[in-house]
Amino acid sequence: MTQIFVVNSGSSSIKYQLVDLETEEAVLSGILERVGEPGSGIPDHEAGMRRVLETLGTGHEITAVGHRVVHGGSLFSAAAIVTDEVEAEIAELSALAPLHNPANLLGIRAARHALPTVPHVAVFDTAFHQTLPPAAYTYAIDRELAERHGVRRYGFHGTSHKYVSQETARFLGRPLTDLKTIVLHLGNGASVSAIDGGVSVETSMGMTPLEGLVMGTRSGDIDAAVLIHLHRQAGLDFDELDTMLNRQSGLLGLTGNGDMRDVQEAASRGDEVAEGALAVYRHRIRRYIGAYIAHLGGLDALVFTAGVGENNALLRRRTLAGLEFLGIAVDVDRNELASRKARYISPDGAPVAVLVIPTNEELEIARQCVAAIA
Ligand SMILES: Nc1ncnc2c1ncn2[C@@H]1O[C@H](COP(=O)(O)OP(=O)(O)O)[C@@H](O)[C@H]1O
Ligand SMILES: CC(=O)OP(=O)(O)O
Ligand SMILES: [Mg+2]
Repeated sequence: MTQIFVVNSGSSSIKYQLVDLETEEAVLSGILERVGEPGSGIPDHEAGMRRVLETLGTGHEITAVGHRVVHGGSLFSAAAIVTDEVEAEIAELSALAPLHNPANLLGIRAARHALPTVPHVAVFDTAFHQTLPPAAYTYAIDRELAERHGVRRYGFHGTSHKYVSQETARFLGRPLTDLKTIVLHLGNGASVSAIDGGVSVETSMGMTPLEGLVMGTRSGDIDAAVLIHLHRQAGLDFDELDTMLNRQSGLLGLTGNGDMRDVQEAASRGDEVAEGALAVYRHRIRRYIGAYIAHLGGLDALVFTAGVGENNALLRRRTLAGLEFLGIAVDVDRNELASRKARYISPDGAPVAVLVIPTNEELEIARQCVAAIA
């Protein structure tokens, strides 16, 4: 029996799942929220991890622990067994992902301390995108300065993009190596990737998970000179700009609410501010679809996944409206069908298979974890 304990330590939460790889089902799962907040009873990640392991109990045989790590820089193109050296490298990459890596690292340290006899594996969001060609990952700034400071595009949500592109091939019954696919991972964080024959060739997030699509609280693409302007004209310092772009922008900045369900509901009631925000959200996605079809030189499958992508049928339909000339069409009834399973939303015989495929980052982490320790 192979059971992998999967841990996703966020800045304020710890999500966990015990995945049985024979059935590919979660034996148990849970989430600890408000870690580190006063009054929550969970002062830090060490304490949080102790709580998680108490919940897990001693009745389970754990083969290994898989940890989600957001930033692996250029060092990691695959999952890695955690050693003190790997921990040090993750710590070094914290400068590139200050919101994510420190929390990931705290989770790893606490779990290694509590479960010292099993292997721990770091599974990186960036790994799947290490195949991006230089033309896609290079920012057009001073080359030496960029190299010295690790400034390039890395891409994120790779675990999800990889899993969903594999599931796409399985669902279509076609070899992954034959498929040109665009995956729209629309969650709280959101990114899109172009996958050619199973290989990530372009993705919308950059050096950090800020670039690209409009997200719950992140702006996505913005003219970098806006920051300079706001620094000079509005007196915002860099910490304030960081907070604004990462935590107070996106749907939250545009409407006062960062949760897609609420924004969609308001728009459906006729709220023009909410509808305007959704128009920006859809417009940005369409820009990437067009660009990525050009990069791929064609398209076999367009796939929606994650919280918004899996659940918001109206947004899917309106985002793709008018793209029939590209072979992209939505069947209204199929699109409306609420289901937890992979499914077509395009009509039979359409040139592009438009699909909804639920992501499962925990299962993919468990699989990569097993591959790493094999
Ligand atoms: N039924 C739904 N309809 C519309 N949006 C939904 C629905 N369920 C979840 N969402 C949206 O999905 C987003 C969260 O996606 P999720 O993939 O869970 O994000 P994360 O993993 O980044 O926390 C939120 O904006 C939420 O409103
Ligand atoms: C990398 C990233 O944006 O992750 P999340 O969507 O979990 O915030
Ligand atoms: Mg997510």
